[in-house]
Amino acid sequence: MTLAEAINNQRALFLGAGILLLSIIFQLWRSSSRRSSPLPLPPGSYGLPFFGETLQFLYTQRRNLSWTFVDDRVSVYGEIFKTHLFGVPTVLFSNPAGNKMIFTSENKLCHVAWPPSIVNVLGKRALIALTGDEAKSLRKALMTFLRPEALQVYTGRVNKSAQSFLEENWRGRSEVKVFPLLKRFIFRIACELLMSRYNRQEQEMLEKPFSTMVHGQMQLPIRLPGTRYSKAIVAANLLRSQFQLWIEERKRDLASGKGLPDDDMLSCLLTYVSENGTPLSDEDIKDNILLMLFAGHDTSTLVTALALRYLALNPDIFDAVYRENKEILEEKGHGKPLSWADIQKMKLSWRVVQETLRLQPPSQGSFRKVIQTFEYNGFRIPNAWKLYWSVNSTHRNAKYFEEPDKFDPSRFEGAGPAPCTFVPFGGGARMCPGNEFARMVIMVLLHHIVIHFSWTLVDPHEIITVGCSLRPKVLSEKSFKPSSITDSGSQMHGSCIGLSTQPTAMPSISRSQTSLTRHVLREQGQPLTHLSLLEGALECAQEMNLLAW
Ligand code: HEM
Repeated sequence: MTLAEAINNQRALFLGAGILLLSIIFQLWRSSSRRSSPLPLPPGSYGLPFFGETLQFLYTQRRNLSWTFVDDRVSVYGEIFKTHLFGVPTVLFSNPAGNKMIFTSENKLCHVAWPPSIVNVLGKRALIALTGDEAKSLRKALMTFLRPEALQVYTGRVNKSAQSFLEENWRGRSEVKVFPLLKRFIFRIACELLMSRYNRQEQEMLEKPFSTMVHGQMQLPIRLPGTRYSKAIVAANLLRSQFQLWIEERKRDLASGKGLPDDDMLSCLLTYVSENGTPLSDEDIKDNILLMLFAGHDTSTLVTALALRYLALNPDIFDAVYRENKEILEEKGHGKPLSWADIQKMKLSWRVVQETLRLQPPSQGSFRKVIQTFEYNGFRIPNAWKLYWSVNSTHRNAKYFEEPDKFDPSRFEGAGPAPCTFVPFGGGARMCPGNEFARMVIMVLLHHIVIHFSWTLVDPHEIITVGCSLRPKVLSEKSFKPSSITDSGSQMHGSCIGLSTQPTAMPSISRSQTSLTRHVLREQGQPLTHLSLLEGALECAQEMNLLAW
């Protein structure tokens, strides 16, 4: 071999080795980059530009068919899917594991995220506006009033008010409109238990601004004179000014030993001191009284009204509930007020309410904001996206509830539904803190109504629509009549929740229940084709813009 050939061979060798080395490096880089490449996003569609899938979301919510939005997509993409709602990419979880993940991830992977329009009206110190330690600490303060041991004391007061309310507004009437009446009663109870305002004039004085506030916070957040949103802000400030006067009055009373710390929520909050020795500010107290009034009002009213409706549609269950309540009454002796312990004995009555909450949950679900990118079930969930857990997607799923459209309180016997399938109050750190309060008020009312009256529906075709917040949208109200007389001897004409006379809504009660009604019913099911698509879309578009997330 000549020298030149040897050099050439060496060059070829170096070249070959270099190529080999480069290809090894390239392979290593490829496999490492494959390993570190991000996981896929969940499947799903972002829908239309700008609107996303918000119109479809609101459209099904308004028609009280929110689970169909979820079911349609689950059948295509699976139980976790992405969508685009209120201007933000959103991952929707529709199974118990997804619910559990959201409930247990507060402040770790995500935190609660309410529409700014609602937060602005209720105030920056309201619990729903706070996250992390601030939320934890405030929740602790609110629980001094809402915890079951404290509520026991208030049962007697609710009992007394319920009796006088029914006496004044129901007895002897041939027909009553239940939903507005219950609304008034629950507002009255809130004024009494939150701030000890027993005076009817004072309660009525608060009602108007309260209603302006509730309606306006669901509107376009434009602060121009005359807009509903502006009126809501003004109304909320008016209420705050009134609360401020009562706060000062109460501070004086407490200082002079006139009041007790657990007299009502106002006193509980005024005497609360956190672990590090800080009391709540007046702003904390005012914003959270507003929040309590708002969060507990339509929700409890709706559930009570609908439970009465289901009882009218299911006479056998009504009879059993009546017997249960009568036994409790006989056991304790007539004339004695209902106590917290009696409420614990109302097992079937509570199952009726639970089944009502399953079929018609006042809250349809809620949003969270992702605070750090994370992986879930092989998918990447990016930072700043929203998460949504939907109450109805498990409540109406045959996998977890056999014959899901059937009203059947016996599902709640024994161990009841599987964990994270029945979630009307949410779960985890942001679970509704008012659930026991709501239970107490609803059960006391139900007891007195069942014991003294029986009823049938005037219009069994009533339609319930739901806004996209806690507050159900009731389009109009009709009443329902009694068909029989109970042992009280008085014939009660009850009425139910507001009914929609608009042909744009779907019936809310499933066909399977019609056979159980006491009346011969017309065929239910005004078809969805009655709905003008344009009208529906405009309504929803309006609502979407108004909420302005
Ligand atoms: C049947 C009646 C009620 C139902 C179905 C209900 C349901 C709910 C739901 C689903 C949430 C949201 C949970 C989440 O974001 O994950 C919530 C939050 C809340 N509820 Fe209720 N609620 C009811 C009654 C009440 C009552 C009577 C009060 C107060 C007296 C109340 C006070 C609150 C508050 C303060 C929050 C915010 C909690 C937070 O952000 O940490 N609720 N409720």
